[in-house]
Amino acid sequence: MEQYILSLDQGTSSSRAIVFDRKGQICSMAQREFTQYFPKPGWVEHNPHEIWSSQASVIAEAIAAIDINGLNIAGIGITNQRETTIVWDRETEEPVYNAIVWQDRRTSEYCDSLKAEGKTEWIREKTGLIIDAYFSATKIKWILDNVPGARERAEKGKLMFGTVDTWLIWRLTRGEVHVTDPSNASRTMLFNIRTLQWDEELLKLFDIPASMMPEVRSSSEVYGATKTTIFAHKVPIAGIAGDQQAALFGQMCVEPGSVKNTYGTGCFLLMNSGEKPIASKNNLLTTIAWKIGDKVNYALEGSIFVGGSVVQWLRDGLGIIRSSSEVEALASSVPDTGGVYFVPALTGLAAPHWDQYARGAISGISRGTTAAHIARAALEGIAYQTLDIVGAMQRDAGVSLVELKVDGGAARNDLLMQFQADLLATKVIRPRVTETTALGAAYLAGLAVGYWESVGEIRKQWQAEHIFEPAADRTQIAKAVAGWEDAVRRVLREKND
Ligand SMILES: Nc1ncnc2c1ncn2[C@@H]1O[C@H](COP(=O)(O)OP(=O)(O)O)[C@@H](O)[C@H]1O
Ligand SMILES: O=P(O)(O)OC[C@H](O)CO
Repeated sequence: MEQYILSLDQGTSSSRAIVFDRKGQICSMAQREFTQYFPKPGWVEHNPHEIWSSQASVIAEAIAAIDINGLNIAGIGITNQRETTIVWDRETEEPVYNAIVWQDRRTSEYCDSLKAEGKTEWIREKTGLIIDAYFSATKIKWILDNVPGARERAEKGKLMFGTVDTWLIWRLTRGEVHVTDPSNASRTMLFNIRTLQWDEELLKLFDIPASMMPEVRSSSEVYGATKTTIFAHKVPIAGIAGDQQAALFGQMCVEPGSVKNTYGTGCFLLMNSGEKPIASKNNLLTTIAWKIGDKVNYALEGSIFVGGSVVQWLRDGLGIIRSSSEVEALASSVPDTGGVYFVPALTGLAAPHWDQYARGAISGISRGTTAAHIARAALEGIAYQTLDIVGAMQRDAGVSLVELKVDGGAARNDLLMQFQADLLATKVIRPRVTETTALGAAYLAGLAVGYWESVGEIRKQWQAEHIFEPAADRTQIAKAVAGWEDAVRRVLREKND
């Protein structure tokens, strides 16, 4: 009987299920968007039941599409939007509040107070993270402090916490398995990336009972078997990784120094830093890439909050395109931006500035400016932000970028990819399989159940689809970059106040 690996990719805007074969090729795929809730400015929530039901329905669709069942699935890999926080009742399985999404800024002021108390270096040393509302810890605290009765129930051991991986596995196993992996744990601001345990001092600081926390297992092992009715047979759940780390694995960036950038809703550039964490001096995050067996692999990460979502804003906010894919033709209809810069700080600026209160700006507008110039400046803004991250990473790691592997929805945009190569003066390489996030989780699961023997075996599967070579004049690029730096300076609130 033919065997496959099923990968579940639970992203910020959609849930995907992809069936891979032994060659790492996509055999079937189903995707479903779900509702985004914005109850107040800066707040972003998802309904945990909808996360589960959208995921469950795409699983059923993907396996039905190629007429297979649970017996054909050797293992399931899970990858997910990271940091997003769910708290639920141990007995009833009912979430006590909506999922608070990574983009949610409601705890910004509390984060300011932690910085004012001088906690920045202490937290960075333990977790590799910079104090920001982005991470799970302040979101869990907010739920316990604001949902009536939640803190009392948590203290009695009645509530559980999970990032989205943990929630999906809890649902898939019908409440039997409460686990996560170090790549997800390292995004909570509660996990000590050196001792590889939940940190008691951090749990105390954020007032979070240890009984809520999932067990942290490796990224590639059998955690349990499915008990849902989606599969008539039990299927082992065998791999977990946060989506950006899964993409690093799916791109086969397994050697120290290898780098990928994922252009999705946000952009996340990760460099494999091997078995030792590199402490960033340039405001990048130190994070865990994965743990396989007892070996932990670390990464340096530059997180950009607004990437492809600036294109969604051109569509939904400005109405100058009807679909994201139209942006390329519009931007290509002009030879350059005509001096326009678009700093897409729509939800603050993350690395390397970490300014929670910065907001977006379009500058350099003249009488001749058209929608096409703005569209082109929006795409270029994504690439300039990536340039800033690469600069910080090169200074941290003391090495120059040799090539950049890319993936994610906006990496389909050739104009953006060519501009990225021109800006970085380095090759930008797009792989044949661009669903690298799902592929990474499939690989982690497949390695655990012996579907693939070794990393060496799967490495051979990676193939380039297109290589963008840098071609632009360096003097012109230097001038353009100086203009970008000036535009960024104008939106930084902390420096302007
Ligand atoms: N041709 C394109 N050019 C630029 N951006 C695009 C293009 N196609 C899709 N996008 C953007 O890519 C994002 C979706 O990418 P995806 O990797 O599916 O994201 P996520 O995993 O965050 O849900 C959207 O923000 C969309 O606007
Ligand atoms: O859902 P994505 O692909 O936008 O990824 C979100 C990141 O994991 C947030 O840290």
